[in-house]
Amino acid sequence: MKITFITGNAGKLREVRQILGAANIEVDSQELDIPEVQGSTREVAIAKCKRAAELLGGPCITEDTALCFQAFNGLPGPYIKYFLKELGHDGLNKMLIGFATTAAWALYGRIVPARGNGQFGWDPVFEAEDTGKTYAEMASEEKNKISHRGRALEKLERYLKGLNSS
Ligand SMILES: O=c1nc[nH]c2c1ncn2[C@H]1C[C@H](O)[C@@H](COP(=O)(O)OP(=O)(O)OP(=O)(O)O)O1
Ligand SMILES: [Mg+2]
Repeated sequence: MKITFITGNAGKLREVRQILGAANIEVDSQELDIPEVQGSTREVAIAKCKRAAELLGGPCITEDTALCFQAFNGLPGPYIKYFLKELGHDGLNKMLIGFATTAAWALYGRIVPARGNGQFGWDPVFEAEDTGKTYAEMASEEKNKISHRGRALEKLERYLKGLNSS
């Protein structure tokens, strides 16, 4: 089975290939510039995928990653890319300092001072719940097993295999 992943992000592509490759799904990729609308994480993700399929003229997958701070009622969410770009790891940390108590534990992890060698986005500042490690301190297999991307692609995999067998 082969699918097309529309993304301009090399880190995402690498992980998606690793995860789906293990399930025998080959990932083709194309870099298309998709304008990202404003809205909830869900709205942004749906609009992005629709537009990508229109531009491509066929089925594809896209991924929109949100990083939500509990202290900010879910923001920056889908706008994390621009926050990270303008503020960097230190800036994200400083932004949260005034909210230290409420920001301490979110659902899947917490924001900590940067640790680890990873070069991918906010991996160094995201400490995954119950592991004591940031994503950047983990081997990719370890991250993929518990990450947002790993969990989402497991669902996609099940969906695609279901389509194929009926
Ligand atoms: O596992 C991850 N670990 C660390 N950082 C991550 C991860 N996944 C996405 N990220 C970063 C990339 C971008 O700064 C933002 C999401 O923005 P997002 O629009 O989804 O990604 P993008 O524009 O880089 O690629 P795309 O062409 O697929 O839209 O969070
Ligand atoms: Mg993007």
